[in-house]
Amino acid sequence: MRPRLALVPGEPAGVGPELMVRAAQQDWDARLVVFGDAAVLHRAAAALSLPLELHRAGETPASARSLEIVDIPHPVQAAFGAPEPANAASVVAALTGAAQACLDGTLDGMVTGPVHKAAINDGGIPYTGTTGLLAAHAGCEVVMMLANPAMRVALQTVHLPLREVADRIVPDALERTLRIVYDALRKQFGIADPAIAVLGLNPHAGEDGHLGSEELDVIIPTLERLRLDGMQLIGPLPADTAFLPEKLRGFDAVLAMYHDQGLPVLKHADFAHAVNITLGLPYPRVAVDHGTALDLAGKGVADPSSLFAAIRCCTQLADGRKRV
Ligand SMILES: NC(=O)C1=CN([C@@H]2O[C@H](COP(=O)(O)OP(=O)(O)OC[C@H]3O[C@@H](n4cnc5c(N)ncnc54)[C@H](O)[C@@H]3O)[C@@H](O)[C@H]2O)C=CC1
Ligand SMILES: NCC(=O)COP(=O)(O)O
Repeated sequence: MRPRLALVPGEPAGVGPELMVRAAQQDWDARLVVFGDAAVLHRAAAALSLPLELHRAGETPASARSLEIVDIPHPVQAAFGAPEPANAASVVAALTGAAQACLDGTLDGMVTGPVHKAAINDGGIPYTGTTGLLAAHAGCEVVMMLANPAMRVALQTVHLPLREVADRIVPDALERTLRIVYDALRKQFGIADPAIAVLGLNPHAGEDGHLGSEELDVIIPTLERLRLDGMQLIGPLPADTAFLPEKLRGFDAVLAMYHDQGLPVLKHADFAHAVNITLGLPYPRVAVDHGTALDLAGKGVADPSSLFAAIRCCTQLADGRKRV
């Protein structure tokens, strides 16, 4: 049986809704159930001059291409490119509704479009990203990992002011992250003995303590301890050369210490086909790698490749989980 996946458009004023409409134009190896506002999807379809048929969960579809929808209306119809903080609660409700369906077992995984963090915060809801929202909702610890055909990059810290990053590089947190990444690579990605490269925090991985102490105080002792458990950990590596193609070929994943240490490299290598995977949740969640692209919304030019890659990746992860 095909896995059943939630499809959550995210910010209604961004490119999320039109990318969902593009997904509705083709067949997938999964049954897709949209958690979002039907009116917003119809408006996006009209802007792109594409057909869109929606039917409520449990109703008979009008055609084979009809998408199932759990309608979660937004209180305000936002103009393309102009997020409305008044829609913050409904944007979050769509995400948690889909997440609950995954926890209940009604659905097998979720694929999410981009969310505008500032609009959610301006709407009065503390939010640093969907990864954290889903972790709190499920009551577990998670790791963000982006992947494309060139590499996998997991993050030790994510949406944090740079000023606060060094204080968060502590042994317990690093150990928990590495264990989550290691387990996911083995169980979800089928890599028997994954090799994980761990980047230093400081230039030249701290230059033996002359350019920062986190490598000597935290990273090296943590890696030494985890190696005793059989984990194949390489590093701490200087970040400026860790991504050289000949080195990268030896790693199943790279752990970057902060968001902009790892993600620019991955997005430069292949922005279109990258996806954002949440490791550690009890169900698969895969998101697009890009943001709301407010400059493109409603113009019909946004590239759906990342969403399509996310649907394919989530389908595979959900399939694998069903087989276990
Ligand atoms: N998965 C998610 O929920 C993500 C959300 N964001 C949020 O999105 C908002 C905007 O973030 P930005 O830094 O401006 O990043 P962005 O990814 O929205 O835009 C960066 C550049 O990439 C282009 N771009 C993005 N997606 C594209 C697509 N599908 N096809 C063609 N071009 C595309 C945009 O036009 C822009 O020039 C922020 O609120 C940010 O937090 C950012 C990244 C991921
Ligand atoms: N840089 C990744 C990003 O902004 C998306 O994060 P999340 O909303 O999936 O946690």
